[in-house]
Amino acid sequence: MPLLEIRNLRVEFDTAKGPFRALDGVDYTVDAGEVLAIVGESGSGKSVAMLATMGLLPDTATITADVMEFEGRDLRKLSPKERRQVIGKDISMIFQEPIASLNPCFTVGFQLSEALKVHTNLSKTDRKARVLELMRAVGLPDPERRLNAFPHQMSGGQCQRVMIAMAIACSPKLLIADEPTTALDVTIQKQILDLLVKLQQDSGMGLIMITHDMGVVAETADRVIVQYKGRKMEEADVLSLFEAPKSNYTKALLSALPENATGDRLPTVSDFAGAGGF
Ligand SMILES: Nc1ncnc2c1ncn2[C@@H]1O[C@H](COP(=O)(O)OP(=O)(O)OP(=O)(O)O)[C@@H](O)[C@H]1O
Repeated sequence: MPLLEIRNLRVEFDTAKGPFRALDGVDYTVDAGEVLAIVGESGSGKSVAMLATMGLLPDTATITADVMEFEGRDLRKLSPKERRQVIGKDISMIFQEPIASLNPCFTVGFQLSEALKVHTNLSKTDRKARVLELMRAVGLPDPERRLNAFPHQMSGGQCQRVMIAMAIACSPKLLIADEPTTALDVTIQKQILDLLVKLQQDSGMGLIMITHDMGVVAETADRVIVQYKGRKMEEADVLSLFEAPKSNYTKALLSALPENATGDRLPTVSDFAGAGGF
């Protein structure tokens, strides 16, 4: 049984201009211990798919699916109490903007401790010990001192490490990382990706990496879903995808990588599209 199984997911938003179909019948599965990358340009529906899975879309979204299961349990039939157990504990998510995701008014130590308070019965002393353990696990130097730091006193990369610590605080079975390195300096991006992959390998959790960057896919993924305008263009293991891409859209994404440039101008994805798109 896959850890997460979603079949024929459709999401439609009610907008002022009428209904807008953001996702059109896409399947997602991920196993424990597996890294699935969902890749595609902005607007392809990557975030919407995972927010629908987490139950985090606004009321204007109509979500339908044939299957929507986590460990064989229908995510749509969970009671509010069961939902709190699964979402935020068994499945957790990190987002693109680490600084915006943290509360500026509280120290990082307090925020990490609160995350533990919601989902565990640990005493205050044990929570502090676990917070320090988590800060070490995500490579934050001098954790004792940093407990009392506010988010604005830390760099973007350090804030993302705090967010990762918060996301793994309750040992999730599945971590969804939505463009976790996009807002960071290039030099820090690789460190954060390496950290996520190390944590995933050490814990055996499933990891879904949402990205628009084929470089991130190559660094992290076992299996890849390529999305375009709310539809799945291709699904393949990472080696097959890079060595023998099947869809024209995947070929376009790969050709737009700087290392694959052949002419004096870097091609763009639209250079490969037909008159009606892909
Ligand atoms: N609340 C909403 N109401 C209406 N349309 C929405 C809403 N949220 C997302 N959309 C639309 O759904 C489409 C898919 O958005 P989504 O955020 O999933 O794209 P993405 O592939 O994750 O890209 P990005 O990397 O830019 O977030 C976009 O066209 C977006 O404008």
